Amino acid sequence: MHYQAKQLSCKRGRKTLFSELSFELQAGQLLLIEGHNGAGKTSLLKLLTGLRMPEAGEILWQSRSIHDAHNDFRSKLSWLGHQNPLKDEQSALENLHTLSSFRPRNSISLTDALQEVKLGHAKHAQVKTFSAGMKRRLSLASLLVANTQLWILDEPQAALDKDGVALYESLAKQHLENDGMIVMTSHHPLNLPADRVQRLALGV
Ligand SMILES: Nc1ncnc2c1ncn2[C@@H]1O[C@H](COP(=O)(O)OP(=O)(O)OP(=O)(O)O)[C@@H](O)[C@H]1O
Repeated sequence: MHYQAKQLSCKRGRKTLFSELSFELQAGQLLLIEGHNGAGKTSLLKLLTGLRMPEAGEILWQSRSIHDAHNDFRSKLSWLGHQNPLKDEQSALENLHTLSSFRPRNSISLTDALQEVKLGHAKHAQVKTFSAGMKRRLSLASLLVANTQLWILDEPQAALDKDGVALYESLAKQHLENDGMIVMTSHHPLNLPADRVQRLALGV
């Protein structure tokens, strides 16, 4: 597996956020994007998911442009933005069922995925009764049920308590050990084996 960005440029309004940005990621590796508020981390992730087009440069999945290989690329991708992709009026289980219907499934059951993120006790509760950290845990459960190689995650640790952060790190470690790839942003320390992590600093 191979995921690559070549010479990317991104503008928002009249401001150039970054230019000539390149990286290459192999199976089992994580790209950690760091930078101050407003540096362009979320904007970069949106380019990398294909949600926005770069001003210049290209993004390749298995040596093909993600825009040419759109269907193949989308089926390999789990994208988690700043906002949790959840419906307040639905239960945890119903939300997970909806989220899992968009992507190839892993063999883990929805109930077991909720247990993994320590939400087994709340599986029938409506999401509107959840704390911010519980919503983030539920979003993380959607990564477990999807059989996707590439996770692109905008601040996955946001709102998580200490145990939640450790839980996220263990999910990420497992995914990398299974030859998955992760691109993520963070304002927090990340406790993962250094040989699996590439760092990319924006706005320096
Ligand atoms: N729709 C928009 N139109 C114009 N400028 C925008 C728009 N969205 C974001 N920007 C600007 O682009 C810049 C980068 O925003 P972005 O959300 O990518 O930063 P970030 O590094 O993810 O920040 P944070 O750490 O606060 O999440 C900011 O200066 C922001 O004001």
